[in-house]
Amino acid sequence: MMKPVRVADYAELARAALPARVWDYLDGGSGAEWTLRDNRAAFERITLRTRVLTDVATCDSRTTVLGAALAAPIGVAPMAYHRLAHDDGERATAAAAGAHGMLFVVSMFASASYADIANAATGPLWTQLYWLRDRAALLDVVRRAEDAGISALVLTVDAPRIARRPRDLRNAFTVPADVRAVNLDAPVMATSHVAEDGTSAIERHSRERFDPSLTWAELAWLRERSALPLALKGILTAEDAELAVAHGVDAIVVSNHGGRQLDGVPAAVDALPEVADQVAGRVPVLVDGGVRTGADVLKAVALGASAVLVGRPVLWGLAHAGAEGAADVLAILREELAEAMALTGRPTLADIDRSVLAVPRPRTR
Ligand SMILES: Cc1cc2nc3c(=O)[nH]c(=O)nc-3n(C[C@H](O)[C@H](O)[C@H](O)COP(=O)(O)O)c2cc1C
Ligand SMILES: CC(C)CC(=O)C(=O)O
Repeated sequence: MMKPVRVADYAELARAALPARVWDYLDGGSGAEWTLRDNRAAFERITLRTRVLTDVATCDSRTTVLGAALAAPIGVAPMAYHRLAHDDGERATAAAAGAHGMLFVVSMFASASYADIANAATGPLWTQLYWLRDRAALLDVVRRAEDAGISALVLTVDAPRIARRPRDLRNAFTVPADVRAVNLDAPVMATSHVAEDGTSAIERHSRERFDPSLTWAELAWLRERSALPLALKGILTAEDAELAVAHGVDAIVVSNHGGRQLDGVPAAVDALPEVADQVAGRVPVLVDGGVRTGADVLKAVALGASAVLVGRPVLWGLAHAGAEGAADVLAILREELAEAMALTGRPTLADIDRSVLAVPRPRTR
């Protein structure tokens, strides 16, 4: 292939670079992958209204989210095991995000230590958490993150268990022995590496270790033990957004886990207005799922997002060319966002409101 010029070009490069079962784990979703497809289709249904002659000589995409100063409202979504994509793993991702003034949300299942990631980083780092049955192990991860200077916690709430993902079931997917979630103790992680026909080790492991009995009231337990800002990731309804704000959460990430949890929930960008309208600016609202172009970022901002997170494309870039590939993916998004701002006549993020959105085309599928 010629030099990649679109984020989507990196998908094919990554597929060619990775073993099929690893590609399937990164690329795949749950069930019939309807939600996975709709994350993209929903962005493609939204058309834009351009304004002209507004002086777009300088377009400014800078913003601040939970104290993190960003060159663009873009971050890397938390994803497990970046070393599945490239040996340099999360250290490469941190360097790439930092090079573009973007946020990196480190997964609880990162395959590099918080300290090593922080050493490679030049930009803001947050970390994602799952609520473990073993509270001591959960707290241990929080302390390691705090010690490394991580500046916010993102608790994922759409995964009381990891959903059935047909590709991983067919492949009996296990995490390779040399790729480890090093911020979690080995005994906590053991079963992620154990093969068993017709099962996914990740799904099995999550059933053993994640606590599905978590409720709103228990968030206080974490708040009492860490002073870091707390975001909830995986909110899709106004009701839960209101509960989140009522429980003092500092930010919300509208997400369907990249179509990897309940198949049949709406596209993330379709759920965004409901959440953003309910929150009404009380806390920042982020969104992830299907962001592949700068225009997608602009659409999300118009619908009320303070920032977007980008998942799979960063791993595509890593798989193809390590830190350089990941950085190029982010560079393309940043350049395309600047272009979309100029060509819609919106030179600042504050200018990007719903007036930039045309009435969505009727569905043709
Ligand atoms: C390979 C992979 C691993 C992921 N691991 C995590 C994780 O550890 N924690 C989490 O909260 N979300 C995880 N996610 C979900 C992402 O944070 C994000 O919601 C999703 O990938 C965004 O959609 P996109 O890939 O279409 O950009 C993972 C997603 C992928 C593709
Ligand atoms: C290790 C897994 C729990 C990571 C995850 O959230 C995912 O694969 O979607």
